[in-house]
Amino acid sequence: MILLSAKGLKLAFGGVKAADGIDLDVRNGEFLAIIGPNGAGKTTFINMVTGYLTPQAGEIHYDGQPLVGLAPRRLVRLGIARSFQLPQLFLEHTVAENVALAIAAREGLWSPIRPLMRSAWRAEADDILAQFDLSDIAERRADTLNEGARKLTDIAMAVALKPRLILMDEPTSGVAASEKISIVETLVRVLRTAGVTAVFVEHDMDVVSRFADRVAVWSQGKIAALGPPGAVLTDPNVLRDVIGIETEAGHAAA
Ligand SMILES: Nc1ncnc2c1ncn2[C@@H]1O[C@H](COP(=O)(O)OP(=O)(O)OP(=O)(O)O)[C@@H](O)[C@H]1O
Repeated sequence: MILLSAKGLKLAFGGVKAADGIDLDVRNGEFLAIIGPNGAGKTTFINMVTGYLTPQAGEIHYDGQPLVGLAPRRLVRLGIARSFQLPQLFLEHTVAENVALAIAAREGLWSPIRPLMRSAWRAEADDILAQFDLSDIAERRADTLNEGARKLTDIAMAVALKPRLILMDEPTSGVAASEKISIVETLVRVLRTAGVTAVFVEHDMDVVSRFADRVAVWSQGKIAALGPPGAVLTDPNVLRDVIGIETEAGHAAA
């Protein structure tokens, strides 16, 4: 079953074609990685799917329903959540409070003038933090966390929205190399257990080859290649143009 379907998406900023005819079907339950050079339009795609940008042409369907023109909050209600390249945490609040605030937002009850911690929210936040192995830092203020814990907390907040689809923009950027794999292992375990479909932008090819079911290669607002990591990441054109590795086959193809 196709959960998300994009067809003919176009969006230009002045003369820059950030999306130049994007067609992509995301299957229910899959982990799809998006790779590609800086400026290829990867974040623009995530912004269009999550309602932060409106395409100038094309259609997006989620679970069969058209979603272009719907506001981000509406899309969250439909089950689409995201995490950001720079985590959007409430820095002066603890990790548990951040997750509880996401739960309150999901319930439509969040209010800046009533920062009341309801016991049901707290219990649910504790449960989510346990899934992410973050119980030990539940009482830490968000501004004291290292980048890996910040990223996981941001994703825990997205999971608190109970999504069917999550879009993650560079979940490992800024995370120490030694921590990357364990962080992705954790988030993949949580998302797979919850049956969440995931689209994630990733620059680390080790992460992509270990955790993605399929890889889409972005290049100048288009999808240049799409398929399982074993095929895409050994394609000489992808190696040369996207990953920047010259191979004999790559030279021959040039
Ligand atoms: N709001 C905007 N206004 C003007 N130009 C934009 C805007 N958003 C993106 N662009 C441009 O569109 C192109 C695609 O940007 P986008 O951020 O989607 O690329 P990306 O593949 O996510 O890159 P990166 O890996 O650096 O995050 C870039 O040339 C960028 O400068």
